Amino acid sequence: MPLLELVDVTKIFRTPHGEARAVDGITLSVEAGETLGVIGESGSGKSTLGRLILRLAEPDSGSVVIEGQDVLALGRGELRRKRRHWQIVFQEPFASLNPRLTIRQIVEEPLIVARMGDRAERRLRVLATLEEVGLSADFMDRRPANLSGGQQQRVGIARALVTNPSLVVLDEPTSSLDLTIRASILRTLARLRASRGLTYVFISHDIETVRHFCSTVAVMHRGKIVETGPTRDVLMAPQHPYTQSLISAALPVVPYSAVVGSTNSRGQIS
Ligand SMILES: Nc1ncnc2c1ncn2[C@@H]1O[C@H](COP(=O)(O)OP(=O)(O)OP(=O)(O)O)[C@@H](O)[C@H]1O
Repeated sequence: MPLLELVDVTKIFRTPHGEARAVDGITLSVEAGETLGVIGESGSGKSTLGRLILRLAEPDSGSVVIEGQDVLALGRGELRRKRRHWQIVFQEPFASLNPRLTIRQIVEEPLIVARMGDRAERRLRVLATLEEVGLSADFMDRRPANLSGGQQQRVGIARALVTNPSLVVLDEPTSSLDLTIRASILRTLARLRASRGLTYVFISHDIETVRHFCSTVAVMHRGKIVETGPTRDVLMAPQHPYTQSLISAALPVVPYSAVVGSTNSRGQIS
């Protein structure tokens, strides 16, 4: 049984200027341990798809099943409890972190919502998760504005992982960061995937990142998946003209392997 299964999912935004079929009849499945890359140009519906998977947006039709659970059948309370298993990391770390809270409060919040552990247990868990993403205990009492972009995104990752989820949607988690920071965050995400056996849906417009990070890929164009399969096959021998044009438009800047393939320390930042 796949960990995630979408069948014929559609989301239409109705605006004064007309209808946008942001996600248009998407069917896909993701196996446990797989990293599915979702690529496509801006406006192709990637973020909407990510939100629909986690029911952060309601589809107009279709079904979403995660770990055998029909997500759209869940009531409010059930959904809140289930959320701990399915998390998201957003593109803009600073915008997604409450500036008034300390890092400790931000990372602890999902534990409180999921009613996990007492105060002491939650504190230990926050500490351990921060350490896992490469942040020392010194960060606990700081606020987002005092952190670099990369550190802020590590907090975003810790917040997503603290409840020990099985599925994580990564919505362009490194797009707002510069190249070396990007590589270091990707290394952390890859390490966590291996150590925790995570399943990722990785939304990106960067083909080179997807090539190295994702086992399978789905190419989105105008709300539809036009091509999907093992990353290597799709990117080496794209069948759909849209995929072909995406690949030829992607100019190699710095080879990903030149940045990522080097050192691999524990990534501790203090
Ligand atoms: N809340 C909304 N209201 C109206 N239209 C929306 C809304 N959210 C998204 N859309 C429209 O849906 C389409 C898909 O948007 P979406 O953000 O999912 O694409 P994307 O591929 O993630 O783009 P980007 O890479 O720029 O984030 C676009 O036409 C967008 O304008």
